Amino acid sequence: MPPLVFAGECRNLQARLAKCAAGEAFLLQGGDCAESFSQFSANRIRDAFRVMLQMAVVMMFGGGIPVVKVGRMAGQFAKPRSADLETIDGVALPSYRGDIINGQEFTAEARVPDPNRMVQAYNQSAATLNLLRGFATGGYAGLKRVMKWNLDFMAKSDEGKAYLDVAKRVDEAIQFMLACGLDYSTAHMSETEFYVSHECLLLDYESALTREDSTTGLWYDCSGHMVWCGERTRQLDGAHLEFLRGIGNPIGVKISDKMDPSQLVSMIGAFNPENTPGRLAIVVRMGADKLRAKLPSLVSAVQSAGQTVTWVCDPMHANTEAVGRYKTRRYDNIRAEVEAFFDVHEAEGTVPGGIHLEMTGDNVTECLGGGSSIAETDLDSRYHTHCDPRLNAEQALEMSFYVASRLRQRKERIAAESALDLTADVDL
Ligand SMILES: O=C[C@H](O)[C@H](O)COP(=O)(O)O
Ligand SMILES: C=C(OP(=O)(O)O)C(=O)O
Ligand SMILES: [Mn+2]
Repeated sequence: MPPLVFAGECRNLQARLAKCAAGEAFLLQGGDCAESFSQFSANRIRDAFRVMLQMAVVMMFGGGIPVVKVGRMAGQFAKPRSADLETIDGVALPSYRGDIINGQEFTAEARVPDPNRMVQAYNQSAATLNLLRGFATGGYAGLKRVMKWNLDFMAKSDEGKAYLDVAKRVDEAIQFMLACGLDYSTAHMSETEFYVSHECLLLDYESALTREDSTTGLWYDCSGHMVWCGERTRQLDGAHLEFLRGIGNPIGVKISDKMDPSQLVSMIGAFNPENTPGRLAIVVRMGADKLRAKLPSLVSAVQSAGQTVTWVCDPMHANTEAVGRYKTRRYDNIRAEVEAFFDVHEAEGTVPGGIHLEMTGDNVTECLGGGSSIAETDLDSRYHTHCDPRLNAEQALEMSFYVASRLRQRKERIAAESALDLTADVDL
């Protein structure tokens, strides 16, 4: 099968991620926990894309820096599980491992791994990426349409209204720039860059799509622009690290509070021996309290070792809890982890480079709280995820307003510090 992405695109993303590492851009990575065959539709892809555009506008306008958009899309099918078996009413079956491996239905037949699923996942990824490319470059994502991206069901919500306020201001700024002679036909105004990523878990699939790039002679995993190593498969002597260190794509590694500073430094050295900026994102997922306790020593060890990484916050995976038969997450805990992430980087003088969210453009009821106050009794109504609970469009947009406020604070603090430096010069 042909590759899904081209190596040059992976290098462009790596350059963008290097900007995120330096604090000159910010990564927004988001999408389903698990893409599925049954929920595959053009409208769902459009709505996920659209809410990411909205979030990016909020963060760019509020935070004043470019936002690099990377979907957990077009390949996010394989799931690592905590337990090999799932037991319901005394019946134990092999766990669901994502649509690329077996089926979610609780039957013995569905849970048998089927390699043909890899072909279906490839085809769905190709179709998804094709549509995303169309949206990104065909006019849909042009900034003139900023007012039109609000999702219908959001029109009456607080977040939807807050978005429209921002969008109006962006629109006014564009009208002003057009009056000044800005050329709307440039790619900056009429197109956007959108990349795709997924967890590099199923090595049979990933290696089948790994090809030698004829222009550089390097190997690229052409199943997506960026791939990451999960918390459960990041052993220094493991197959996943061995595979990932051989490919040229930008990569991520998830780390929980189990990671210690010297192990992190060795791992970064193994993944990125040349210390190339943008090559490696460290995706931190430990929960607000543990993050406040553990991240400072991790960040300072990496600093002392002179290693450049893009620090990314995944506020989802350490905040999962069970409510009845549902896995859920509380918006307040998610937000608290993002807050802790920004606070620690501020205290350490390091760069918060991005955020990694499980989210959807749909109006689901999977995570609790947020402005729309999803309650435990609401979980039953629209709980559609195949694996972990996602922020719905409104909760995701709400999070982007919080991130924007922190990016703005950071920018203002840096500007104030350099103004002080200037004053010091004048005094001299
Ligand atoms: O998304 C990721 C993992 O598959 C998930 O968090 C693990 O969930 P589990 O503990 O239900 O296996
Ligand atoms: C499994 C995931 O994350 P982690 O490896 O951090 O648990 C995930 O991102 O869906
Ligand atoms: Mn997940």
